[in-house]
Amino acid sequence: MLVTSSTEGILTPTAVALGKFDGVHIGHQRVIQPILPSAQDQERRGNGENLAEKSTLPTGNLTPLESQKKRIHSTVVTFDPHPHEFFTGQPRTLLTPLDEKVEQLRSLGVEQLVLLPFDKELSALSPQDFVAKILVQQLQCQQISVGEDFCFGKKRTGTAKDLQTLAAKFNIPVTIVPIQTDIDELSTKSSDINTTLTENNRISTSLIRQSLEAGDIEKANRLLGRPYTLTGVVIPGQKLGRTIGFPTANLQLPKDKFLPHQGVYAVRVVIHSQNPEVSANENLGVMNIGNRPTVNGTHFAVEVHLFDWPDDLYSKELVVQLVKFLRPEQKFPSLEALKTQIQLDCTVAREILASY
Ligand SMILES: Cc1cc2nc3c(=O)[nH]c(=O)nc-3n(C[C@H](O)[C@H](O)[C@H](O)COP(=O)(O)O)c2cc1C
Ligand SMILES: Nc1ncnc2c1ncn2[C@@H]1O[C@H](COP(=O)(O)OP(=O)(O)O)[C@@H](O)[C@H]1O
Repeated sequence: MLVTSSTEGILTPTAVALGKFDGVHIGHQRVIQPILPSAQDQERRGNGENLAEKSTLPTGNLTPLESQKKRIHSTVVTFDPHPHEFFTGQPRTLLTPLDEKVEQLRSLGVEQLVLLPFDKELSALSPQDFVAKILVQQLQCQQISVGEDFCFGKKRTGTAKDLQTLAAKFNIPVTIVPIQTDIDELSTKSSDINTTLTENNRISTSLIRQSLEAGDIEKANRLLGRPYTLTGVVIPGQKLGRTIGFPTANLQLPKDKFLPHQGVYAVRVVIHSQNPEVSANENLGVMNIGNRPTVNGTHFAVEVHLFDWPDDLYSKELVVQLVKFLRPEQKFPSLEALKTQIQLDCTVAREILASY
């Protein structure tokens, strides 16, 4: 997937999904879906167009270069830094830091990610100029998809409907995807129609952050449409874990990664092999996020103990999928007491993981 922060050198023409997409959750996935090559083809077939003339796939009569030129490239357009960070000056943690976002978008079938540098100039563009200069001139946009609550242009004055009106002047169709709600949440609450579209059940990045902060991993995972993951390289720790029979792989995470509630989790772990011939394998384990007060830990650590893993893990990349929050971190009176508790954590985690 092409990732660029410049509108020069991008593949055009484009079908664009616009938004911040932190988390790439199931609501985001619905917004992205209409611009994917498969959906574009379906749309054209529905309109009775001859796909050989304007296909997203290379066609027989054209040279590869010509067909590359003709294709409409599925493109996610987002802002970097996050507009919130630009306006407040406060660095913001993310559900999906850049590498993870790229991986998620790639797996959905998106061809390129354009990171518009969110600066004074961009934030001062009127909705009209944003459409004319960025979408039409630079991206040669042929189709747009946004969520119902999308706002754009100076002081966020442009709405999704405004985008539809402005883009229509250039014959660009805009799909406005309705706000998705968490069905499971709704089914457990009142059926009163007025309660259906509250902040509590609207699928959003903030709702996922709140769920992770509260230790409600099942809900966060449901809203994401996949498990929340922590991806990092294994770095050395204090080398105490092995002395109590629970060696732990200490993870170095991107510094802008959003962390869930401190404490102990049941996890699934994918270990990436450096050898491309060997496929990644999945392991089960327990994870602790915290300051390790029992051993007078001096810094915050994210560490994973894998069941049945005998080898060294230093320098390997682990993708840790959160399955369930087990308990908060505690200060134990001795290493022996901590060891007994970790044994219990492992038993509980094994049972939980076997049933998921
Ligand atoms: C499942 C699990 C639960 C843990 N729970 C706690 C805890 O409640 N309190 C605490 O101080 N440390 C806890 N720890 C962290 C241990 O103190 C830590 O793994 C140990 O000191 C080894 O650290 P090292 O890898 O830096 O050598 C936990 C670790 C694991 C793997
Ligand atoms: N089952 C296991 N789970 C996690 N790490 C393991 C396991 N078995 C061996 N290791 C290795 O041992 C190291 C952890 O041992 P530990 O004594 O906790 O040292 P450190 O403080 O450096 O993390 C890991 O980084 C990894 O290389």
